[in-house]
This record gives sequence, C-alpha cells and structure tokens, in this order.
Amino acid sequence: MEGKPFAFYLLCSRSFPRRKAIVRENAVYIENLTETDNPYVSYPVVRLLDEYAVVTNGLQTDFIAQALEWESPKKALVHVLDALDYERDDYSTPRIAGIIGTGGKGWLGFAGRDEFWVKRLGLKEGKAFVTATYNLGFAELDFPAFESAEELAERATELPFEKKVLAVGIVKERKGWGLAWFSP
Ligand SMILES: NC(=O)c1ncn([C@@H]2O[C@H](COP(=O)(O)O)[C@@H](O)[C@H]2O)c1NC=O
Repeated sequence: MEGKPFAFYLLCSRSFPRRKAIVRENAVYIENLTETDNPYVSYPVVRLLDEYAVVTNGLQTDFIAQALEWESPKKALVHVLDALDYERDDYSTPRIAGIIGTGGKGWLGFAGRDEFWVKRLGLKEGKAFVTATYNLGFAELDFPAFESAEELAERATELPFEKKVLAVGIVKERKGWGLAWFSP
C-alpha cells in the first residue's frame, strides 16, 4: 500500500498448529486451542495506540504498549524486553517485538538467551524488516503490494517459512489502523 506504514505477524508452529486470532477493537489475541500447560502459546499479539502499533510473540505486547505512554519506542523495547527476557521453555524461545509509528518509523527488538538487540528502522516502500524466533536474525525482505489489511495478512502467509498457522496484518489507514488476520 503506497506510502503507508504496515506490520505483520506470521505465526508458525510445530507443536501448536491449532490456534486462532481474536480481534477486539484495539487488540488482537492468539488463542491456543490444544490443551497444554505451556504458558507461551496464548497471548496478546497486537495492541493499537493512536500513534503506534505494537506486535510481538508474547505477553510483552501489553507491557510495551503501556511503556509507550511515557517513553520512546526504543526505550519501551529495551526496558520491557530486558525485563522479561527470553521464554523459559525447552527451547529458550526468544521474545521478539515490533513497533510502527503513524509517521513512518519502525523499531524491532529481539531478546534471546545469547543475543539482545533493538533496532530503529527506516521503513521503505515495498520492503519489510523482519525477525523470527529461530534462524533468521534480522532481514530485509521484498514485500508484494497489497490493498488492505486482509490482503497484507494473506501475503504474509505466502512468505517462505515453514509450518504457517496464521498471519495478522496491520496497516496505517487515512484514519486509524486497518487490522485483519488470515489463515491459509
Ligand atoms: N508465540 C508463540 O506463538 C509461540 N508458540 C510457541 N512458542 C514457544 O516456542 C516453543 C516452540 O514452539 P513450536 O514447537 O510450536 O515451534 C513452544 O514450546 C513454546 O514454548 C511460542 N512462543 C514464542 O514464540
């Protein structure tokens, strides 16, 4: 979408493929539909604020959104990711988080067991800056054109990752944010 900041979340999962997304006004939640004690597989995945959209792979979403009430996106990512750190599961799954601003800036953060970084991004037309929990690091991908949040989510599920479950798309509209999810 020309000139419009966007973000997406692509959920890929080996162990918990039965999941859905629930959209509630200014938030999206991932709900796991398989019985488990694992505390990391249902969580708030998106929180929309007037000036920012926050997307993450865990409960840090809401803490980062709260921190944005009184500090910069960079500091919100540094403070919350540092405080919560990686997940204490069998894989030490990293916590990842992204923020986009209505003005066209973006930030991405990663808290792993052996690695921690927060980057400021200059968003570019036709490109997506991406990270993932495992084996990607930080990447800049070509991203195809789309007309709506629905189409953005669908395009995200066409990216070359394995075990895709669903994607959530967020795009800055003339008024507020467009929000949708898609399951292949
Ligand atoms: N955010 C998520 O949706 C999510 N799904 C799974 N995890 C964690 O990552 C581990 C590996 O997941 P999987 O086997 O589904 O690829 C899970 O045991 C769980 O502790 C998640 N936590 C972080 O990615």
